[in-house]
Amino acid sequence: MLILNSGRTLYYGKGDVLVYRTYANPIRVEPLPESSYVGNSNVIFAHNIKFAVSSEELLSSFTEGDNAMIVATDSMKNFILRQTANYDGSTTEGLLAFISEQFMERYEYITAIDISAQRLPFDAVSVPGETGEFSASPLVYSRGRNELSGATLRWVRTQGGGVMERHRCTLHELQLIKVSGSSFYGFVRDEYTTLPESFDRPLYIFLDISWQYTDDASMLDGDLGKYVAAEQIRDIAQTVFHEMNTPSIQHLIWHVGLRILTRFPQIAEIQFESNNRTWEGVVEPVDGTSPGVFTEPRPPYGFQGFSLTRADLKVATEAGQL
Ligand SMILES: O=c1[nH]c(=O)c2[nH]c(=O)[nH]c2[nH]1
Repeated sequence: MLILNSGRTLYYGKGDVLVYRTYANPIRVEPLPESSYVGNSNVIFAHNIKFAVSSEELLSSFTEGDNAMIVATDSMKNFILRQTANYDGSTTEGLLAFISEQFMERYEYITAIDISAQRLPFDAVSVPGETGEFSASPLVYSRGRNELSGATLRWVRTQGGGVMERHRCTLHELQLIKVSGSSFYGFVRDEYTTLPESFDRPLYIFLDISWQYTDDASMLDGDLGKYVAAEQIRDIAQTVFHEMNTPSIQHLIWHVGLRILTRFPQIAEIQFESNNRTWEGVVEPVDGTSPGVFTEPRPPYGFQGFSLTRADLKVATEAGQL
């Protein structure tokens, strides 16, 4: 939300700006112990962008109906589409920064911009070559329907021009089920408790993860080799969930956060929001791998929010938790 110096909320902009850029610069990242992901060809570099601007100069458009300073949101959409063609980088955050910088340069009275995007995933389909071996088609892509990565940036004008005031990189709605190897017991038991203790539950979680870098350059310039791909964050979360016998979602996200901070010194802080969607047992399995039948849990659902910084990694390391 963009706010003027007077404390008044004032912004306008365009949402659902769908930009399908082809042949952006490829991105490469180093593989991790938890992830075989090494990058993206960026043959399809597609985003759904939301863009909002603010300025004291826009006040009269609200209070007096004076449109003299109004850049039509239709023109904003055109600006975003055209400028995306000029972007020569390889990251979502870099694209958003580029658009914001260009817009502030073009419209000098704009003092703040909020811009966010979700990347629209397209995965190369696997096709047989002449020898019959399968490999990724460089031409045909399938629209991905899983978790979404994205970013949100806030830009403000200073005397030297537009600067990025804050950023948030995001992985949205990672949905993971662990069929065995999770428990939940030892919680408060009082006159309100009906939930039985569980020593092995089919834990289904939805995870939103966001993170901030210690320096902007690692995020904006994929060529520096320090970009953190949302796919790597996803793979770390999946691996930690696989490895750990978790006593709660609270403790699981603590460990996912510590692992991310361990792998990426360029990350300053991480935030989690998790949902508990644990399947409801209909036919309970006799033991770990015997058949069971489950159904969707009834509403309401539980959730957890938690953030970690590099100071937490230091404390956990000194405490021998890693
Ligand atoms: O991992 C969990 N944390 C909770 O706080 C909680 N509460 C609940 O009913 N089930 C769970 N599971």
